[in-house]
Amino acid sequence: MSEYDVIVLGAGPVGENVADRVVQGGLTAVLIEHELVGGECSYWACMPSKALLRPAQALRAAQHVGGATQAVTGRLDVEAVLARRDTFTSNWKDDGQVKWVEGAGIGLLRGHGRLSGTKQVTVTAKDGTETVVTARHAVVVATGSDALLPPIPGLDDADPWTSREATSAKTVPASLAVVGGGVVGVEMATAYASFGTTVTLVSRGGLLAGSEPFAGEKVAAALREQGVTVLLNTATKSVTRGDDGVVIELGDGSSVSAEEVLIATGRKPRSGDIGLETVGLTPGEWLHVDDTLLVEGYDWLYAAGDINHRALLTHQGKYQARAVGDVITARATGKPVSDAPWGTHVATADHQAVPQVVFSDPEVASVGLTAEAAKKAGYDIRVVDYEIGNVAGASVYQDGYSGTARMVVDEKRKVVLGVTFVGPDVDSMLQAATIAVVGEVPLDRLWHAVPAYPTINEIWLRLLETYGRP
Ligand SMILES: Cc1cc2nc3c(=O)[nH]c(=O)nc-3n(C[C@H](O)[C@H](O)[C@H](O)COP(=O)(O)OP(=O)(O)OC[C@H]3O[C@@H](n4cnc5c(N)ncnc54)[C@H](O)[C@@H]3O)c2cc1C
Ligand SMILES: NC(=O)c1ccc[n+]([C@@H]2O[C@H](COP(=O)([O-])OP(=O)(O)OC[C@H]3O[C@@H](n4cnc5c(N)ncnc54)[C@H](O)[C@@H]3O)[C@@H](O)[C@H]2O)c1
Repeated sequence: MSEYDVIVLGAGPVGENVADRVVQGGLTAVLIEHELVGGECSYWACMPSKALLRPAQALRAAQHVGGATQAVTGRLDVEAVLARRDTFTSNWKDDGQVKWVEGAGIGLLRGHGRLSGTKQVTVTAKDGTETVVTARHAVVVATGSDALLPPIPGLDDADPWTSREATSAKTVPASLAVVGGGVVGVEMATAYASFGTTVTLVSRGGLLAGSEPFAGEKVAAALREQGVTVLLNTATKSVTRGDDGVVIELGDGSSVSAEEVLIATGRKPRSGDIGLETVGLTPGEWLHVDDTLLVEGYDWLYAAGDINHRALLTHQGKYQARAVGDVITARATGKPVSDAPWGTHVATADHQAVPQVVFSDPEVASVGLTAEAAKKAGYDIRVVDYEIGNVAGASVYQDGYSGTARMVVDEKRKVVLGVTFVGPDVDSMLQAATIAVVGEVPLDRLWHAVPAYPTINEIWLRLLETYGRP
């Protein structure tokens, strides 16, 4: 049996950062990983998906600037795109990340980890060998999430793609049906359409639910322009695989045929087989935590990243990792704990200041509350919209730039509660919005944050002018 100060179950981006943080704080830590060190994000999610999307985005950008348009006459080289993607996943090998773990002074145990009692984890290696590790101070569950396959008749036998197959495909199908109108569905429809695949996107509602409504509407219109058949408010009744691919029966009685079907209908917690029952928790559920990421009812068990279902995003999970790593260190060494909102040891931003970029074309970059969410939360709000294309910087940036910005203002405090930008390359403007939301910067002070001319950031000035000087 071996003992560490902290055991971290799962070496995804979140687990890695927790372990790094506690080791930097002077504690010992071991990471337990049964697949690839680096997790979903590195090999089947963020990195490969963005690598699949970026070349078409670069091509489209050049195609929309007169002068460059004339120079760019070729099509996307799909083989080269896939080859570049493979470099980002290190061909699904984790040697580089293992080297980093070792260099950071973190222990690594390969195998499937299961809680086997208070502050104890049993790791089963591939050859069946069991190792029991105990923690002096804390166990952090950072096991992430898996693709959720809904109970659609025939689906289990139809060999569907999940985000894993979509991000790691070695060849591109001639046709692809995508079920699900969330972030994965939209991004993968965008990527595969750019590869020349005939894509049909089936969504039971609109696209990008939870975002400002104009985001989903603009992305749906753009996908259609890119040749995607977008079927909204459409149920998926059954999926059947035959010799020629899959047939998807839709709610209106029609059907879609495709070589492959990607199911992008959300995530489920990776907690079904991690020994939760040995400590009094229910297997297969998300782990509920307080703002220091401590699992409710425990003083030694923490959960960070996707598994706590607060915000299923790498950057937000890594933010939690910094808070949880530091709070474990503080509690272990008897240092003061700073757990008031926005303190050192809490993940306050998870509640109302989560930034996200959907890498569709146009991009959707958002932070904070949408108008609907703000109203639901009881705020007295004013919504300010502005067409980004009317900003000088945008018109220079791209011919016929089209995009929309929305700022949601808390009328009582005169601060920004949320911002959404939809348009080409709006991701680079998101951090300013995040700072405005997290900093609760009063609008009259924002007037002094002068955007450089002529950049698209001048949208801030237009939003403030439209609101009027408070
Ligand atoms: C297609 C796709 C694209 C995405 N794109 C983005 C993006 O652009 N930006 C963004 O911020 N987020 C993105 N996300 C979300 C992001 O991937 C997740 O939020 C992130 O990976 C969560 O990190 P994590 O460390 O919590 O979990 P994971 O990355 O899932 O890591 C968990 C690790 O734990 C290991 N593990 C699990 N159980 C055990 C066990 N019992 N024993 C040992 N090891 C175990 C797993 O093997 C894995 O390595 C995307 C998701 C998908 C599906
Ligand atoms: N760029 C990014 O930041 C990025 C990219 C990809 C994924 N992610 C993260 O990964 C997570 C998973 O993404 P996702 O797109 O799988 O989930 P999601 O929750 O964003 O979207 C799921 C979609 O599936 C639909 N759906 C659910 N059940 C269904 C059913 N039975 N039949 C038909 N449709 C159904 C929902 O209505 C929704 O449109 C997200 O929470 C997101 O934060 C982030």
